[in-house]
Amino acid sequence: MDAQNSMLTAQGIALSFGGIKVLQGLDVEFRAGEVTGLIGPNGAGKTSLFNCLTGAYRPQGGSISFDGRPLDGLSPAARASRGVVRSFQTVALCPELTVVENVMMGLARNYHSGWLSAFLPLARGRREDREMREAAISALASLGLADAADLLPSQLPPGMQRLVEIARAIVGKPSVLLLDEPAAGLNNAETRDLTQTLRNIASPDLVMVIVEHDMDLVMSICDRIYVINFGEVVTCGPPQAVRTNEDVIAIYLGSEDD
Ligand SMILES: Nc1ncnc2c1ncn2[C@@H]1O[C@H](COP(=O)(O)OP(=O)(O)OP(=O)(O)O)[C@@H](O)[C@H]1O
Repeated sequence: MDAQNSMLTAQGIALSFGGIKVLQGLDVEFRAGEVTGLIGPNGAGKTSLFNCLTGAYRPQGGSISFDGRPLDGLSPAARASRGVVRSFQTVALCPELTVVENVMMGLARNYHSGWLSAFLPLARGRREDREMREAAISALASLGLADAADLLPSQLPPGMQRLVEIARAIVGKPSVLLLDEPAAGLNNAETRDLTQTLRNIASPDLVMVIVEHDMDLVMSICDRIYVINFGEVVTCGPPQAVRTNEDVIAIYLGSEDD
């Protein structure tokens, strides 16, 4: 597939709960080879948009497509099969499983019998277990975490737990990676490491979208940034243009600087 054509688009997305309009005819375009930021005040609708993109929420209006093929109506699992994966705002690792086993769960869509069979004493399960483990270790190694493979998540500091989640998201080589506040709860040093890690993950074949409140991270890593407020796009552009946009300063960055 031509990477230049890889694009996740959402057009006219309208989402409401009861009478509350959360997304109001929102248009976005996320391109492969770019890191796109999605910023805006609390409650602007950023996570809701991610939920629409992954199929967790069904918007009442609009259409979402990847590479020109509509995703509307597909379940979250079917969208994951098309390579659309996400991470969550709060660390969501399985506490009973080791780090490598958590990462293996990210491979469910790549194997016929799923990650669970890898833990069953069947011949195919054993073969898949070996392959999945190798892939998971390789993903962990790419993030400098190979030594943590057999630990439990609780034995790692928050920054490394975040990286384990990212390893789980990238192990299946996604086409679209949606990261929801990856720096939440991290200290400055951990955020710096994360920023570098995300730079390393970016590739010409990958659509990467980051929802994040840490402006240093967003400004330093993103090629383009969408600013949304009250479920509408306020502006979209390169970091410098967004940083100096008067509307953005008024609604968001201005309040950050206060
Ligand atoms: N399942 C739901 N039921 C009812 N209201 C919801 C639901 N999901 C989101 N909302 C509402 O939609 C609005 C947008 O929420 P959302 O989490 O998308 O904002 P956000 O921009 O991600 O905010 P934050 O930066 O604080 O995470 C909020 O008013 C929220 O209460």
